[in-house]
Amino acid sequence: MSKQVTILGATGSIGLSTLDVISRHPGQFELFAVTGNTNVAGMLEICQTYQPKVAVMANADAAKLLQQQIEKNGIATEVTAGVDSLVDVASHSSVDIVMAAIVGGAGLLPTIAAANAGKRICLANKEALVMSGDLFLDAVSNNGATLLPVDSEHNAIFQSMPPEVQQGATLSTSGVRKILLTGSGGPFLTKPLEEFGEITPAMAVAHPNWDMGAKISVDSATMMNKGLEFIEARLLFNASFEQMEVIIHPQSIIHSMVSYNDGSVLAQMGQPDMRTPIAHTLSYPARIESGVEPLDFSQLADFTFVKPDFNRFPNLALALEASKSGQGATTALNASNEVAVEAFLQGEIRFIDIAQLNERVLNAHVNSKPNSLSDILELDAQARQFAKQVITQGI
Ligand SMILES: NC(=O)C1=CN([C@@H]2O[C@H](COP(=O)(O)OP(=O)(O)OC[C@H]3O[C@@H](n4cnc5c(N)ncnc54)[C@H](OP(=O)(O)O)[C@@H]3O)[C@@H](O)[C@H]2O)C=CC1
Ligand SMILES: CC(=O)[C@@H](O)[C@H](O)COP(=O)(O)O
Ligand SMILES: [Mn+2]
Repeated sequence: MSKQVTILGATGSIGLSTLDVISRHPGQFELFAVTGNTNVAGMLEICQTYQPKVAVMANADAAKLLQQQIEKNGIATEVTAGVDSLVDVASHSSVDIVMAAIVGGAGLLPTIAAANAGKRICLANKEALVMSGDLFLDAVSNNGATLLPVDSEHNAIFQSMPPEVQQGATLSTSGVRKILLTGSGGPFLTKPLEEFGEITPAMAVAHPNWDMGAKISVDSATMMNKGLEFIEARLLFNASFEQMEVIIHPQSIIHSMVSYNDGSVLAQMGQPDMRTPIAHTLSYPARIESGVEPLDFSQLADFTFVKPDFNRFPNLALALEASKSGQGATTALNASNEVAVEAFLQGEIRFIDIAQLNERVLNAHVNSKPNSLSDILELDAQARQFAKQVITQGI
């Protein structure tokens, strides 16, 4: 019987790659719902091509426009709007799999709803996990949901872990010494530091290896992406700070590794194409065709590794500090970073201001101790407000 899939964030980079994979397996997956925010043209094209049962726009005005186009084109898809609708399609009784691919904290409520409803969650939206941590993981385990990491590094780590860790065993009793979290270093790995003040949004979103949305591309350029991923990996694999190491691998061929007590290091490799981890999580434990060609090792020119430079990438240092401090720090840092990246993309602050702003917000909230979803949402809102205030007053 085919699995019913909801794609949260279908109009984005991960959403479109998911549609590509699903369309290769018509008998295996059926599209229940797709969601977007403001991109009406993108959503109309998805509805025309894939005929989902429901299309949700987070933005009500966009939903009205989509409804008009859906009627005009005689498409059978039902159009709804708002956060409650996002939650509905993530937790609907017909749905088996939820691809969580909304960018940022906006994805938290529908993803938690999917966990509470016991769904298989293919998690791309790292911000949701970073901002809610154990609360999210408890929702998964208390409701029989399955959480599979789509983020390429975490998917690679998952694939390189012994099976008992995937069932909840600890790293140390399973012979794991360390998780080696790889990162490309982004577009500014070797750029002279004195030129960082001149970095434009167009330069920052031009990732050397991956084709991604604007927010995660900027995060890769500041290496906040690796910081968020450090926090994400600690949560997903119950890893201590000391069991984690970040290593720069500019070619993005290895997607991360697990180092074992006996000296073995297991790595997952592949083309930098998200259809591989997406296909893995959709069909796990079975392997399905994803459209991605295997690596041709005879064509790989370079295969290099270097330690990260925290002076060049202060956001990475901040994220590691937040990871040590706890949930209040990671929630606040994530909120600040979302505001900072948006402000940078809008030309309101400079690239180098992102880390400065994040440091101010982190320091102001580092001792917060959120204990519930409402605490998390309140802290997230406070940190965003504070970050916006700092921008207005001058960083
Ligand atoms: N792209 C990649 O290769 C990878 C991405 N990820 C993670 O996956 C997530 C998605 O990334 P990516 O696909 O690149 O991002 P995109 O910017 O390409 O897509 C984001 C999606 O979220 C929707 N969205 C944005 N804001 C809201 C909102 N307020 N409410 C509801 N929906 C909203 C967008 O809708 P609309 O189009 O209408 O704006 C779009 O569908 C991120 O968390 C990212 O960190 C993780 C690993 C790799
Ligand atoms: C594809 C993916 O998972 C991204 O998170 C990617 O890792 C970004 O590249 P960086 O390693 O440069 O952050
Ligand atoms: Mn990643």
